[in-house]
Amino acid sequence: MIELRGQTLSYGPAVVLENVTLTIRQGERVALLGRSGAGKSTLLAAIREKAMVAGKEVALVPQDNALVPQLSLFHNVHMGRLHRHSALYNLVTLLRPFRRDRAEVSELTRELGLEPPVDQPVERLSGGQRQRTAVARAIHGGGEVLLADEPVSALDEKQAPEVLATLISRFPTSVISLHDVGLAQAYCTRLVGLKDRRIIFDMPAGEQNAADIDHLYAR
Ligand SMILES: Nc1ncnc2c1ncn2[C@@H]1O[C@H](COP(=O)(O)OP(=O)(O)OP(=O)(O)O)[C@@H](O)[C@H]1O
Repeated sequence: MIELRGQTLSYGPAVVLENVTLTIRQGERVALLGRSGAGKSTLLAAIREKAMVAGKEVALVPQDNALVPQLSLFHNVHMGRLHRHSALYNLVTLLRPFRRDRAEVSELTRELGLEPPVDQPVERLSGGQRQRTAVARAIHGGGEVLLADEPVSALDEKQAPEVLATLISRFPTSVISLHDVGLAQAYCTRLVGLKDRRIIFDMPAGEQNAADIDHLYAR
C-alpha cells in the first residue's frame, strides 16, 4: 500500500536512516519507536511523501501541532476539512461558522475531553489542550491513512490512552511515532524500532521481548 524500498533518508549530507525498506499495509497500526533523534519524524515524512504520491488521503498530527494560535479551537479543528469545501464556504466559516459544523466540532472536542468552549482562541489553551486540538483536526479531516508524530506526548496517564484509542479508531491505517512503549504495545499491531540509522526490529506487537526494548533505548 505504501512502500519504501532501500531508501536512504538524509538532510543534505547528514544521513538519518540508511537503506530503509518498509511496507505499510491497509489496516495496520504501526508504531515507530526509538530514542530521541533516531529518525522517527524523518521516516514519517518519507512515508507521507510516498502516500501522497500514491494518491492516498493522509491525515496528519505533526509533533509541533501546527495550530494557528490567534484562531479559535473551532477554526483550528475545521482547518482539517478546508480541502473538502469551496473557498466561499471556508470564507463564510471564518466569519460565522455554520451551526452544523459547530455542533460537529463541539461533539468531537467533548469526546476528546476538551473542556474550553470552541470559540476560545488556541493561544489561551494549555499544551495538552492544544495537542488534543491537533488530534481533533486530524479526525475532523479524516482520510485513509493517519500519520501522527507523538500525538499524546503532552497528555496525562489517563487521557493519553483514551485519546490515542479514539484517534486510531477513526482511521483504517495508521503510522504513529510514540515514546511510550506501553501505549504502542497496547494500541498498535506492529512495532518498528529505529536505532543506529536503521530499522533494528519490525514485528507484530507483543512479539518483542524486554531485551529488544532495552537495546532500542540503550545508548
Ligand atoms: N530539518 C532538519 N535538518 C537537518 N537535520 C535534521 C532536520 N530534522 C531533523 N534532523 C536531524 O535528523 C535526526 C533525526 O531527527 P528526527 O526528528 O527524525 O528524530 P526523532 O526520532 O523524531 O526525534 P524525537 O523523538 O526527538 O522527535 C536528528 O539527528 C536531527 O537532528
